[in-house]
Amino acid sequence: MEKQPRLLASQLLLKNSLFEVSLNRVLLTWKEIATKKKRVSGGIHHPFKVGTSHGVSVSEILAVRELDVDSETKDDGRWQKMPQKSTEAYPYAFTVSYVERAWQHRWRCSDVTFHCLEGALCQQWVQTIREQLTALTSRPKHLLVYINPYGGKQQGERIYEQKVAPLFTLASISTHVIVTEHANHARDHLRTEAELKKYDGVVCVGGDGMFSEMVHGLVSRTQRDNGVDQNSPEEKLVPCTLRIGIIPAGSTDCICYATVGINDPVTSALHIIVGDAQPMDVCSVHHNNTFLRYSVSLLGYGFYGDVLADSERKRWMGPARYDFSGFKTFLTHHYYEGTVSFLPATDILGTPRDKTRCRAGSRCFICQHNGQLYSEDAPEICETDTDVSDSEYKGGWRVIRGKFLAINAASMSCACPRSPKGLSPAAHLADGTTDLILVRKCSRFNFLRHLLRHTSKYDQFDMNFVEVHRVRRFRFTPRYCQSDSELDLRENGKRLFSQICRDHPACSCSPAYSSWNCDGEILPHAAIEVGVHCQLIKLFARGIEEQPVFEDLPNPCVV
Ligand SMILES: Nc1ncnc2c1ncn2[C@@H]1O[C@H](COP(=O)(O)OP(=O)(O)OP(=O)(O)O)[C@@H](O)[C@H]1O
Repeated sequence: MEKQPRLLASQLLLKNSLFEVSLNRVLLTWKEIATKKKRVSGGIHHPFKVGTSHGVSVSEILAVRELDVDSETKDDGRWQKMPQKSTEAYPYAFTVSYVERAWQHRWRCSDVTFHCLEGALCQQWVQTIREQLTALTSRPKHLLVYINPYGGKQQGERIYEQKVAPLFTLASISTHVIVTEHANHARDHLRTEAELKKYDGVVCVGGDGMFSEMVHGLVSRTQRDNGVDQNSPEEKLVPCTLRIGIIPAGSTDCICYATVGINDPVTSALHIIVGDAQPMDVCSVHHNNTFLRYSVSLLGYGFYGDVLADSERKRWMGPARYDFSGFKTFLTHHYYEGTVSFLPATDILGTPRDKTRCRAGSRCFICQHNGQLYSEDAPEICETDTDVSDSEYKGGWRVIRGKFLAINAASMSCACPRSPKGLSPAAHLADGTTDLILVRKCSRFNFLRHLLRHTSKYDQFDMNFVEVHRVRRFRFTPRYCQSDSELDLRENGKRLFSQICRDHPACSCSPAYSSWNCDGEILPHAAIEVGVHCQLIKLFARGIEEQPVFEDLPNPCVV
């Protein structure tokens, strides 16, 4: 790494020991040069620590402030008794707040206080560090915050006020806070009224449903402002410039897990403050040239659609409804006939079966490489032929007809506490593709084996009735056309008593249609067309920080 010129270096007192403190554009370091008593801080480890040398990256410094030593209190309101010796000999002090990594991807705000002999030196340190922080242009200064007071355990407002707002104040971020009054309040406000030019980002306090509102509001607004017609499935959408932050306060926080690695409000707030940026793909879902919804995680027809549709009717059961409906749907074992057509992503790095994981996504080599290809509009030609009788190629599109228990499209791994690997463990957040998983009709026992593999180390795709393809677009057409009246009935939430079983008139078999589960929302339309829009949005996140395994890549990924 290029050696950075020093901006400042002084001998300062820290907890009764003398330290050589040094600052350059990248790092603030402090190294003990004389101690009366050795102290080792336990528990949380420091970001960089070589012997008695400590360091913090300037990009992870949250704030710096002068300390009023005499008043024995810090300006963030927390009391701190100053050691007698320090205040006498070193009467001036400043505190640096920075990010410290804790357990399981958690981040915490830590403070270190240095004491100086002279007031001028103390001010010089504060001013120089502040100048470095001001130079970090990716940090937000003004945020628009939406709080869902009814998400999860209805703690959204408390979580924001107690855990997040003090950190934003510490980092001098100004906020405009809106507590939502009804469903889709945030989406509609973002789409129409919000004065977006005033802000550097938007933040939601809630679960995946709130995040989906932010995506719909922001993407729709961006297309409208740029004159793009969302109803055209072929239209290339304009990426959103504002980043979205998620403060997790819902019952499902899957997007937060996938992009930060943990659903912890303080960690998410710190990622926002340091100005992280994680690009993310968004799928657009259309029916008959009409835009239906955007999806960022899972689109599931058959099993996952049926589980959601059934669980919605059992909301009174609370979270237990998912287990109940899952078990019931498994027992009913319905399959659905139809045709899946898809455009394989042929020219990219990575496959759904490799060992590579999307880690620290904004710097993920696969996301970077494939994102670059997408922006260059690489041609999608697939010349190969196939001898499988129910599968064929048409103009680069592959067409598969069959009876399916489940058709799932995972745009990210969809890992969550219940399924730590996720539906597609090797899916990437920002590579411009989605993993299309087709589970054909099989015995209940085999389907159970497949489902159980999501929770074990075994490969859930290594079964002859399961196939997985990394695709850029796909369509599904059920075997029988859905009439407008059926759609109306489903859209209006009424039960379809007369299931249409045209090839089994006795009606003791599978219904003709399932619903699509679109990121936890039901789409009543069976026939849909889906396109992936590469890196359409950006989050205040950096992906999961872990050393990835790069067995299948030609070059190691720099993370
Ligand atoms: N003030 C409000 N009143 C009622 N519903 C709201 C309000 N604000 C937002 N919503 C809706 O509540 C739904 C659930 O919110 P959220 O995702 O924050 O919590 P959640 O507990 O994780 O929900 P779920 O588990 O149902 O996804 C969202 O779809 C959102 O549209």
